[in-house]
Amino acid sequence: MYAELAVDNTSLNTDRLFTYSVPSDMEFYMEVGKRVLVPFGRGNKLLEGLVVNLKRDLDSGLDADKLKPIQYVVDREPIMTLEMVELLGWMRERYLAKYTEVIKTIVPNGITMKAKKVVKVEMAIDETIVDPELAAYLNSKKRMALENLKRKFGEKNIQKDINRLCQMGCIEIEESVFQQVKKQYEKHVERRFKPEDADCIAETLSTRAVKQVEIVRLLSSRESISKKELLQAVNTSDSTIKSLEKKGLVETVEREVDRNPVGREVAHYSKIELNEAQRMVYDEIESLKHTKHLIHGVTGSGKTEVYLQLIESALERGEESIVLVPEIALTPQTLDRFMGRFGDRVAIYHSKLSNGERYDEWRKMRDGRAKVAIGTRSAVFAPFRNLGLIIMDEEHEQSYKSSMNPKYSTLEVAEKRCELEGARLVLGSATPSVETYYRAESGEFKLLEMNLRANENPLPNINLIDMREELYNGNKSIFSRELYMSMLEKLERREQIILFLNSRGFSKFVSCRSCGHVIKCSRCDISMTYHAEENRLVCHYCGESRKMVTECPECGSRYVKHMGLGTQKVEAEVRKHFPKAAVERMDLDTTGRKHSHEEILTRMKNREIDILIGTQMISKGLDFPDVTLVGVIIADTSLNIPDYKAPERTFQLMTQVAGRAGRSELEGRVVIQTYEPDHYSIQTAKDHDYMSFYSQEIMVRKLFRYPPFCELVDITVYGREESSVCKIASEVASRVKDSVSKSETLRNVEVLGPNPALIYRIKDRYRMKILIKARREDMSEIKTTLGALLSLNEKYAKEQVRVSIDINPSSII
Ligand SMILES: Nc1ncnc2c1ncn2[C@@H]1O[C@H](COP(=O)(O)OP(=O)(O)OP(=O)(O)O)[C@@H](O)[C@H]1O
Ligand SMILES: [Zn+2]
Ligand SMILES: [Zn+2]
Repeated sequence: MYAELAVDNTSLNTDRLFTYSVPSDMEFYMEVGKRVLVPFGRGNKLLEGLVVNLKRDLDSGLDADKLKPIQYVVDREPIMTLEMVELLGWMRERYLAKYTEVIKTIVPNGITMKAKKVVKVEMAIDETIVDPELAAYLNSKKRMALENLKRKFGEKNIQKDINRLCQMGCIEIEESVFQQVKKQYEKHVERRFKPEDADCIAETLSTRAVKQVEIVRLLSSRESISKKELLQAVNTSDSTIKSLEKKGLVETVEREVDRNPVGREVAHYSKIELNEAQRMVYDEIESLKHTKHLIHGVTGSGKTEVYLQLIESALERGEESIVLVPEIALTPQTLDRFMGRFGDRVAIYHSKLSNGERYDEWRKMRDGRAKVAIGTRSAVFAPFRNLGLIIMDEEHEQSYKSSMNPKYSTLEVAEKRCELEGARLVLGSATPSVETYYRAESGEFKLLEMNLRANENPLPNINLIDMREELYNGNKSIFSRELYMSMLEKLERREQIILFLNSRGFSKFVSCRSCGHVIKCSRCDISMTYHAEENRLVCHYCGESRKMVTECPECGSRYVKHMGLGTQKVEAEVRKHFPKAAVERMDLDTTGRKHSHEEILTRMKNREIDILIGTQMISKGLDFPDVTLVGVIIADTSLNIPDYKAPERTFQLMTQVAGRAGRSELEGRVVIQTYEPDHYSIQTAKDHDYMSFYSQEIMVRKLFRYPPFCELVDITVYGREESSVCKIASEVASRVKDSVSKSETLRNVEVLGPNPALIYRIKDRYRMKILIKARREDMSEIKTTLGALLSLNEKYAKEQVRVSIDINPSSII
C-alpha cells in the first residue's frame, strides 16, 4: 500500500503530494485523514504529513524501492473526514493556496504537533564519565526532552557530554511528538458507597465528624463532584476528604475538563411559538433537503428563532449544525440565545479563543459531545461527521471573507461542504449581498421572505438630515437640530440612545462642505483619494491623478475639505452638550481587554448607560428594548470609499443600525445625517426598501462589469523596495496580459493595472495592484497562469518582493 501525503514543510516552495510506502503491519489502521510521521529529505528529518490518498498501485514513474516508509501513525481517529479531505483539495485549487495553508485553516493550531528531540537513557550512566549531576539526573529520569536538559544544565555544558554518551551507546536521541496544547485536569471526588447506605454510614461516623457526614449526604444524590466545588459547598478542608478516602467511602480522581470559553453561567432561553411568517420559512426549509435557502427578513423579524428551531429538529434527527456569525455580531447576546437553548451541546469557535480553548472545543465537536457549533468564519470547518445544517447569519458581512491564505469565501466553502455532506444551507440577512440576491433571483437559492417584525411593531421611522442645510443655517455643530432635540426628548423620557459613527473612509475623500460635491474620477465614477504627501487626488482604479483642488469645481466655494472625525471627538461633543447623561464609547480603543465588550453591553442592558457611541461594532445583533433613538453622525463616509461595494455597504450599514431602534413596544426613531441625501443608497435605506436599492445597484454592476457579472482576481505585488515592486508589478501584468491575448477563449477577460494600492505603503512595504475581470468559466484557464506566477515567488523573493492573489476580494482598495 502507498500513501500520498501533504507534508508540513514550510521551507518548501513547491506544493505537491509526496508518496510513501505503508509498512504492511500498519495497513489495517492506515486511513485517509490521519496524520503520520515520515523521514523527509536528505537529512531524513522527521516531519508530519496528512494522508490525502491511499493507493494499491504505484503511479508510473515512481520506483517502489526508492520510497521511504511511513514511521508512525499519529492519530487513532482521522482528524479529517473523507469529505473534509476533498474540501481541502477543492480549496487549494479555488484559492490558489498550499496544502499546508489549507490544512492549518481547517484544523486549528494546537492540534498540529511539533516533533521534538527526546533523550532516552539506554543503560545506567557512570557518574565518573560525565558531570555527576547530569549523570544522576539522566539516571533518575530515563526519558526527557533535550530542550529541558539544555535549559536545566545550559547548552554549552551538556553538549560534549551528550555526544560522548551517545557514542558510548548510553543514551539515544530520538524525535518524538508532543501535543502542543496540554489537556487540563481537575480533581474530582467520586462516591464509593451505595447511595441507599448513606444514612447508615452517616450514623456510624463519629458525631464530631460533621463535615464528613455532610459530604456523605451530598454524595448520596450524585456520583461525583469536583473537589473545588465540594470544598466550597461543605466549607471544609482537604483533610476531611482524606479521612473519608481512608475509610474507602470516596476516591479522588483526576478528570479531564473542558475549559469554559464563555466564563459565565447562561440562563435558559425558552422556545417561542413561531408566528406565521416564521412558520412558513421553517416548513419550507424543513421540507427540502439538499437545498440552499436565503432568508431575507427585516431587522427584528425573528430570524434567530427560526435558526434555533431548525437546529432543534436537526438534533432530533441526530444531525449536527453549524451557525456562522460575523466577527462583530458574536456578541454575548447572540451566544446566550444559542447556549441558553442548547446548553453544553454548543461548541464555540472564534479567533479570540486561546489555543487551549480552541483545542477543547474542537475535540468536543469531533468526539460528538457538542452537536452545535457557533462561531465566526472558521467554524465552517467544525469537525462534525453527520452535518445536517449550516446557517450563515448576516450573510452579506465582509468578515466572512478571509484575508489570509487561503483567502476563502465562507459562503463558497459552506456551499461546497453542504454539497459534499448532503446538508442544508440557510443564509439569513436583512440586507443580502447583491451577489447572493442575484443568485436567489436566478433560482440558485430558494428565496424566503419575512417582511414584518416578529412583535408586529413597525420598523422605525427614519429622518434624513441634509447637513449642508444645517451649515447654511449657521449650525456648525456635529448635531443637527433635529438630532439634538430628539436626544433631549429621549433623555428626558429616560430612554436609551445609540449614536453611530461610520468610521470607514474618513480623511480619504474630498468633498465640498457647501454643495456636497465629491471629487470623482472622470473615467470610473469612483471618488478620488487624497494623497497628502504629494497633495494630489488619485483614482485607484485606473490610475488617473490630478492636483488637489482649492475650490469646488461645482460651485466655486473654497470650503473643500477632506473629512476627519472620530468617536473620541463625538464623545467629547456629547459630554459637552449633555453633561448629565451617562455616556459610553464602544470602539476598538475601548474594547481591547478580553471581556470589556461584554461589560459595556451588560451595563447597557442594565440601563446604566444613556448614550452609547460606537462604530460598526454596535451596528448589529444588539437587541435592547429601551433603545428608541439611533443617530447616525455622518452616513456618507463609507459611500466615498473608492470601491464598487461602497453603495452596498452604506445601504447595509444604515439598515442594520436603524434596526437597533424601536425593537419593543416603545416607538423607535432614527436620524441619519448626511451630505448626500439624494444618493440611492441613503434614499432607499430611509424607506427600508431593499428591492429598490437592489434593482438600482444591479444595474450599476452590470454596466461597469462587477460581480455578480464577473469574477474578480486581485493581484497584489508588494515589497520594501519601491522600484523592484513597480518593476515586478509591470512584469506580472504583462505576463497576464500576454497569456490572455494569446488565448482563443479568454477574449472576455480584462486585465487592469498595475496601479498603486489605496494604501500604497503599509509597514514600509509598497503595494501595486493588478485586477482581472473574468467570466467564471474562464477561471480555470486563468489559474494556470496565476499558478505559474505564484511559483515565481521564489525568484521574486531575491528582490524581497511577493505576489499575492485574492479571488473575489471583499474589497479592492
Ligand atoms: N414568534 C415570535 N413571537 C414574539 N416575539 C418573537 C418571536 N420571534 C422572535 N421574537 C422576538 O423578536 C425579537 C427580534 O428577534 P430576532 O433578534 O431573532 O430578530 P432577527 O431577525 O434576528 O433580527 P436582527 O436581524 O435585527 O438581528 C427578539 O426579541 C425575539 O425574542
Ligand atoms: Zn461645491
Ligand atoms: Zn479612474
